[in-house]
Amino acid sequence: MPRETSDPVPTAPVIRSDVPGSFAWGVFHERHPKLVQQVLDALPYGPAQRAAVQRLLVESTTDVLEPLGEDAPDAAQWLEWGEDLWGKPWGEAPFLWAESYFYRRLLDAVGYFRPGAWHGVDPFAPFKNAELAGPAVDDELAALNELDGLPEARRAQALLSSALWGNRADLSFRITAGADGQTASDLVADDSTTFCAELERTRGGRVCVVADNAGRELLPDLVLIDHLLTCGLAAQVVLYVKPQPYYVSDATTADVLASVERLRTAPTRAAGTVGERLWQAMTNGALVVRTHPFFCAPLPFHDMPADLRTEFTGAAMTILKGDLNYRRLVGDRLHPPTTPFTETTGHFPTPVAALRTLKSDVIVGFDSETVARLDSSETAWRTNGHHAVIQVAARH
Ligand SMILES: O=P(O)(O)OC[C@@]1(O)O[C@H](CO)[C@@H](O)[C@@H]1O
Repeated sequence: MPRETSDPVPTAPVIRSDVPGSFAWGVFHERHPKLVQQVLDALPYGPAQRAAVQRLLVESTTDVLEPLGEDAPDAAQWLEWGEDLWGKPWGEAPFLWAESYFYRRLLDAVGYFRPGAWHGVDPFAPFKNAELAGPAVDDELAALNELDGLPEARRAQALLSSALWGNRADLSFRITAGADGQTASDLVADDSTTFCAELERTRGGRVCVVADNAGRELLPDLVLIDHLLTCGLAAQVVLYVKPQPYYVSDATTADVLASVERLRTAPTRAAGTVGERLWQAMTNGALVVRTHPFFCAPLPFHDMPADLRTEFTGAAMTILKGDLNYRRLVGDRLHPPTTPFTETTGHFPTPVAALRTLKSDVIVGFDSETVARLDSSETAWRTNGHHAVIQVAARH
């Protein structure tokens, strides 16, 4: 893939999943088998689908990469994406590439793209629906009443924080998250002041939000979007979602509609008002929901196609939610943690803000004292979801 910009060629090693005991290895050998079983327990897939899913599990942990069948609508695109990888063991592909392909093959195995009864049925819908309908969401929506009357800046901080920590509510992450139940919330890099200053400086511009997970992450994202529109920080918000189910929880248009409806029909006034405003914003174009095939591509955002780059260009800021988007933004590499965030994001066509709980090995933008403190904690701080960052690369 030709390099789009003249930024320095990254030298940090690309993360792969062939190191036994590594986080990436554990995702394939521990997380995916549990995830697959939950998917098969949650929907009455038939024998052929179940057999295909089990074959995928075996192939992805012991065998080589096989391309999609020619009948797949995106077969040619994946052939191109994998031109140097087909026939190699899954572990020798970049972790980002391999896991993205795992989710594409899971959709293939359950018939998501094939004409027939299961066409378009989201295999993760039972998990998403249960989370959205759950009592935790009732409590979170009710809490919105407490924000009424807060000064704009204080309200913005509260909504930014809820959007940030909403990223912990990630169903694939929770499959192997520790049973310790502790919900430590350690913000280890905090550019929130810069975030708010940048939005103020560009007040009235277009803000892009690259969504991550549905449910308890998308709801606070939508409330934050309503805030940006209502107080005029953004004249328009473009919310990018996935074109198909992905990484268990990732939000699709259907999930946006379900979340807006969950807000609109909430029994509490503040949530209902936000839901109604979001509905109106979608109908009058202040809030635009979009997608693009590249949001399910196995590549870093550095390699985004020109048409998507053009879409982003001119936005005042792009807010990228979650761990996977972070990995794609900075590059899924073992960067030295003190690598400046701005050094890894210069390729992006707009100023960026990353709101991410740490759930994988990629880290940039930390000071050495923070790294030393976290390392001395002798915990899996890079992947346990207890720590988060708000990192901003401002002017372009
Ligand atoms: O993007 P999200 O939802 O915040 O996290 C995605 C994730 O759960 O999947 C990958 C491993 O399976 C990791 O990047 C991360 O843990």
